[in-house]
Amino acid sequence: MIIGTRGSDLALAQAKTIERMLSERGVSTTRKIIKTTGDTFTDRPLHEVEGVGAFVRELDDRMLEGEVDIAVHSMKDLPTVRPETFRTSAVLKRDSPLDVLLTSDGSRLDELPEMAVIGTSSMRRRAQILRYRPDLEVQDLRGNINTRIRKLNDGLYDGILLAEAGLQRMGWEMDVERLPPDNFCPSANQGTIAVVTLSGTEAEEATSMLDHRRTRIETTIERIVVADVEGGCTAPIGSFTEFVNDEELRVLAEVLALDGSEEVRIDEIIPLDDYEEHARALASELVGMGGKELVQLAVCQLSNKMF
Ligand SMILES: NCc1[nH]cc(CCC(=O)O)c1CC(=O)O
Repeated sequence: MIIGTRGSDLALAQAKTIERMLSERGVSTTRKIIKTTGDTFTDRPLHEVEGVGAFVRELDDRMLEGEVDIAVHSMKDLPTVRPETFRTSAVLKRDSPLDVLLTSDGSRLDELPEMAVIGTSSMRRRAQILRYRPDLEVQDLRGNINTRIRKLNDGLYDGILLAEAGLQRMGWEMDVERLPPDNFCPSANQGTIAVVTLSGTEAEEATSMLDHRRTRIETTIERIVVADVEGGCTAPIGSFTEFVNDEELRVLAEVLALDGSEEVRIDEIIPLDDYEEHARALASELVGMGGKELVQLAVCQLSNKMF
C-alpha cells in the first residue's frame, strides 16, 4: 500500500510513525511525497492562500486518482466538512495538545518586555497572546517549523508560538514554556495525527486498527463544538476536550476578537454517554452567546488588514 504525505520534515516524521506502526502489525507500505498548494506559497499568510484545507486537497485528489492509498495528516489541518468518500480511518493517540512559547533569550511570557515582538501566523494564537499581554507586538510568521525557528534565530522576533507536538515529532528538545489551555485553548485536534483512506477499501481496514478510542472521542467533540461558529473559514477559535475520568470529559472552547479584546467561551464537564448530543448542545450555546458574530468581525478585520 502507498502512503501519501507532504514533503515537510514534520509531515515525513508523521508518515514514518504510521509506516512503523503498520509494519509492526505486518502491513508493509511505500511512501510517495506530494506537493500541496499550502507548501507552494510559503511567503504569504495561510489565510490568503487557500483558507482551510490547503494542505489536504492535493492529497485527496491523488487518492481519488488511485496514486496513493493512505494519507497522513495533522488532524487539525483537516477541514471540518469532508466529502463522504473519505474516511478518517484512524486517529492516533494524541501527543501534546499544547502551544508553547520559544523565546530567543529564554524569557518566560511574563518576563518579556513591553512591545516584545512575537511571531505567529495563527489568528488564534495572536488573539490569545494579546488577550494575556496586550502590550506585546504580534507579527506574521509563515513557514514550516524549521523556517520559523530559523527566523527566530535570525533575530526577527523575540519569541514565537508553536505546537509542542510539532517539536516533539521533530525530536527537538528545546527550552520552551508550555502554555496552559485555560488561557491558550488549542486548535481543535491539535497534537493529533489522522489517517485518511477511501471508504470501504483494504487500506481503511488495515489502518483502522491504529485508532485510539479516547482520542477519537475527544477530537470528535472538539470538531462538533466549533463546527457551527466556524462556517468553513479560518478564525480565532480554540477547542479542546479531554477525559477527566472514565465517564466525563471537560470541554473548553472559545472564539476571540483578532486583538483578543473580546471573547465568547464555554468550559463545561459533559458525560461520555451521548457525548455527540452534548457537544451539539454546547455548539448552539457558543452560537447563542454571539460566537458567529465574533467570527464575522474577525473575518472583516482581516480583509481590511486592520492589524
Ligand atoms: N499549522 C500547521 C501545523 N499543523 C500541525 C502542526 C503541529 C502538529 C499538530 O498540532 O498536530 C502545525 C505546526 C504548528 O501549529 O506549530
